[in-house]
Amino acid sequence: MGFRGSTFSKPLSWHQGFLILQSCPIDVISGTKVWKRFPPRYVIMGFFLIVGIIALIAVAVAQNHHSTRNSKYGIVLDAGSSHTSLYIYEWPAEKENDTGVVQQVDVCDVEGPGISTYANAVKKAGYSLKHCMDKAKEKVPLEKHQETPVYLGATAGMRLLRLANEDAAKKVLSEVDMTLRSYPFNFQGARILSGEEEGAYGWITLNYLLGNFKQSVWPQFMPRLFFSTGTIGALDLGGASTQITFVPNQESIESPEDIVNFYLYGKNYTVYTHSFLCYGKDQALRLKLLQDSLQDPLTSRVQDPCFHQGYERTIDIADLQNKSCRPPGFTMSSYSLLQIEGTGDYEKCLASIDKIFNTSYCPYSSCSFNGISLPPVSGNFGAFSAFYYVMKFLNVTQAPMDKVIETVKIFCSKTWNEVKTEFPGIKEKYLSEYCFSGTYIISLLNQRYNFTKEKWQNIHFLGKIRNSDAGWTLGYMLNLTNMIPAEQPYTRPLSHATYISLMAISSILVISLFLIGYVTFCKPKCLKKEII
Ligand SMILES: Nc1ccn([C@@H]2O[C@H](COP(=O)(O)OP(=O)(O)OP(=O)(O)O)[C@@H](O)[C@H]2O)c(=O)n1
Ligand SMILES: [Ca+2]
Repeated sequence: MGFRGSTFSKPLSWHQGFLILQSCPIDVISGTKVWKRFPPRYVIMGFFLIVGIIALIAVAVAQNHHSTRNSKYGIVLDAGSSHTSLYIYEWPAEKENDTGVVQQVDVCDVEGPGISTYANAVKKAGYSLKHCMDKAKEKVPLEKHQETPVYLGATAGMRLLRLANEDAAKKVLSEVDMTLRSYPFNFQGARILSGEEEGAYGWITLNYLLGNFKQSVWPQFMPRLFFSTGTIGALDLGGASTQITFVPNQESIESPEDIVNFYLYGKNYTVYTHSFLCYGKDQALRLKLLQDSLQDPLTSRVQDPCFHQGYERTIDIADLQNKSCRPPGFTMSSYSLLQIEGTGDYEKCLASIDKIFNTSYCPYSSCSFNGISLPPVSGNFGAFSAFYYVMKFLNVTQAPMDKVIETVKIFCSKTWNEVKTEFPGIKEKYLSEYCFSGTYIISLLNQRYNFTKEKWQNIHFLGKIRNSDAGWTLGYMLNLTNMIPAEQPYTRPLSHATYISLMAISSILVISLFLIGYVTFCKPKCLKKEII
């Protein structure tokens, strides 16, 4: 390949060579073919741009290449009244103080009922957890087993057992403890959470996953209206208890026992939380049935508007008369079996549910029920567990309150045969109770918590947030592993990858602009013969 248009008779300095390369048109001859003439300055700029783009891609690939990240794992077992679930969480070790980095990577639902039902067969309580723990051994890399913490938190089912028979509760927990200790993980204990803890940790989980704790650096430069640094309230409906947790927009919470203070990521949160034991949906149904059976203590047959027309159920009264959950004015009945006949009537069901709440007194400026203070609900709420299961089944998770009421009304009015035909795949235990559960949720949220039609629109019924289940377990683990720092950890405004890429792009731009400027403003003539 040779150059034509200028011939060299003596060696050129690099400066002359550069001037020639960039401005004098050159015929590039390759073999006999003369390529199109064009100013080489475009060749130079094109060259730099291509190099720059390749550099960018290389940086992006290098930056985002997932080396075998140094991951950490955590395991939490949620021992609820109706079931136990095992959650496995994972996070990148180098980022553990950032918010939102912990992800749920697996969940295992334990076969059978909650551990509190094993009061008379405590060995089974521990044994029931083996299958999910064996699965966890496979899921967590072998070399991480030793360092992976395992926590078991028991909720309302065990609270009720402890109230009824403290010794049995201790035995169940010690069996569970022994089983979990036998695994190669870093076992951190099995304990019964208080209702307030259950509510507070559920609130932490929601706001952690939504990134609401991150005081982003940008708001300091941007007007607040672009960035809400508020938090979302948490509504949890279990089988034996229900929790409501939120930051009220009024300063004073009137009941000190319902206040939890958090100092997270450099910000103080004064949170209201209350847990209503016996008002999870299973126990609330029991309260209602007991209440109904008191109408006529001698008769053992009741017509129940919360069950579908044609539905019948026989209940052992001894089972209902669980010492811990009893309606106001309870008296023992003279018969042992209660026969229920469904009549399927929403309005009457709502009225019968009303009776399990005592709204006759309130020693505060505003109460939910049973004399419990409740500040006016405000802002957004995440409603999960049975709130979500029931509303999802009824297909009203996004519906306005009127539509929810209308849907429950229609569903309750269906006969039991129609319902079984329409939903063949749903467990009859769950299916038979959705009319009650839907009515109960409306009663609890609208009439007890005073979520008006407008405020109802701020309730988000959700099962997961970014693939992690909504619930107390993540918040519990974050707290016990100190992954929520009190102070806001320093975070660069830009991620490392963004920073490197921006640097690369700006350097390429600067070089290109320099070249274009140089070529444009100090345009050398074509070198005359005499220079060469
Ligand atoms: N897909 C599901 C799962 C559960 N449930 C019902 O929802 C209620 C609450 O379930 P859960 O949140 O698991 O309650 P627990 O955690 O077991 O109860 P608690 O928190 O009170 O200990 C129970 O009546 C359960 O039968 C349901 O209707 N549909
Ligand atoms: Ca629960």
